[in-house]
Amino acid sequence: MSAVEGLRAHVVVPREHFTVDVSLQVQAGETVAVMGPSGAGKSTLLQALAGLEPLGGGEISVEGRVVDRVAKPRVRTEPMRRGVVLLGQKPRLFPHLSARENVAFGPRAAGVEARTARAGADDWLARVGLPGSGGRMPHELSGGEQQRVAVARALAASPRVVLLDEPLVALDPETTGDIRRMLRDQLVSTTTVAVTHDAADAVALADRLIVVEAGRVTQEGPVRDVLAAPASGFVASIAGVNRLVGVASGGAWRSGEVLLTSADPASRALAATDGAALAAVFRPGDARLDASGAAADTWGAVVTRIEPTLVGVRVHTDAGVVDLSLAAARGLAVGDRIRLRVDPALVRFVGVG
Ligand SMILES: Nc1ncnc2c1ncn2[C@@H]1O[C@H](COP(=O)(O)OP(=O)(O)OP(=O)(O)O)[C@@H](O)[C@H]1O
Repeated sequence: MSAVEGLRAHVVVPREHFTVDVSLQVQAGETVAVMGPSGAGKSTLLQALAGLEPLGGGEISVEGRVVDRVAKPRVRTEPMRRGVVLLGQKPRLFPHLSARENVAFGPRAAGVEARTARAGADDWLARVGLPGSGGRMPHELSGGEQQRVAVARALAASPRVVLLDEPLVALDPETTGDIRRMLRDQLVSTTTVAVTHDAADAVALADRLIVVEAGRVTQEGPVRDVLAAPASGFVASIAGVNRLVGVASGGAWRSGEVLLTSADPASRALAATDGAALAAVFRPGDARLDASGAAADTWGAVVTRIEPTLVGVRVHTDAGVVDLSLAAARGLAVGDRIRLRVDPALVRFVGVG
């Protein structure tokens, strides 16, 4: 059975410092997470998909129907008629409409009869944890309640595609947990593109991850695969792993005098082309202080920062981050020159674009 296409887009939008130029395909019912540094163009991408930002180039199709195209014949379906809803950081309710009228707005615009739309809105408000609140005005609701209404409004419109631009970021942790669970339940079979800053969110919510940096896709794939093989410093930072860049040398990783090996056959194969740029990836918890004096799999580093963790300390150096027990880190200070070791069984090599 071939996968049904939910959303296909090539979005080109010029910005001050770069042009956002991103292609993505999302299968019907699939959730794709989008992550990237601040200002990378994630919000611009979602705004364009929702029809709130004109395309400078490219094309957007929803379930096979073109809703936006710059080339002739030009297509520009208005936002309300795309079958796409955007749920952003702010609820942006219509201030002069009650919660019920806000939620009923989409169905009404789609031609649903007023009484049916209002009854449907009350059902949705109950589903988002606000039963009996239909008559309340936005200014009578807390921020969390307003965001629940925004979720109800988005989903009541029976969207073909849901775009999430960190809708939970401004909420208190308790409300966040509630709405996250609710969204997850509601969106299980809905085509979804979710911008998030949280790799745990991406793992929990999404099938695939697309990384956008400076307006371009720099890496994409199944979420765990991307996080396990970070192609950039940004991805390494969200995955919480070390990514040291060196070159391939005799099946190992080299940077100056430092030689790291890997027990992983795929990594060794990747390191077979001498001189190719290569990153060594390992978790901070997998490196140790070394006193053996061995040359291979050890390296010298200068401590730049020490921070407490729940179980010990995290030591930042000019050549990687290492998690140590309090006992192992006793007496360590910023500026100290230390030697680190990592077990080849715990090191993966990753190609560098
Ligand atoms: N309306 C606009 N006109 C011109 N440039 C803009 C506009 N909005 C944003 N930008 C710029 O476009 C770039 C991408 O911004 P965008 O908000 O899409 O990034 P982002 O990845 O969503 O960032 P964040 O995670 O901080 O929200 C930034 O350099 C930003 O300054």
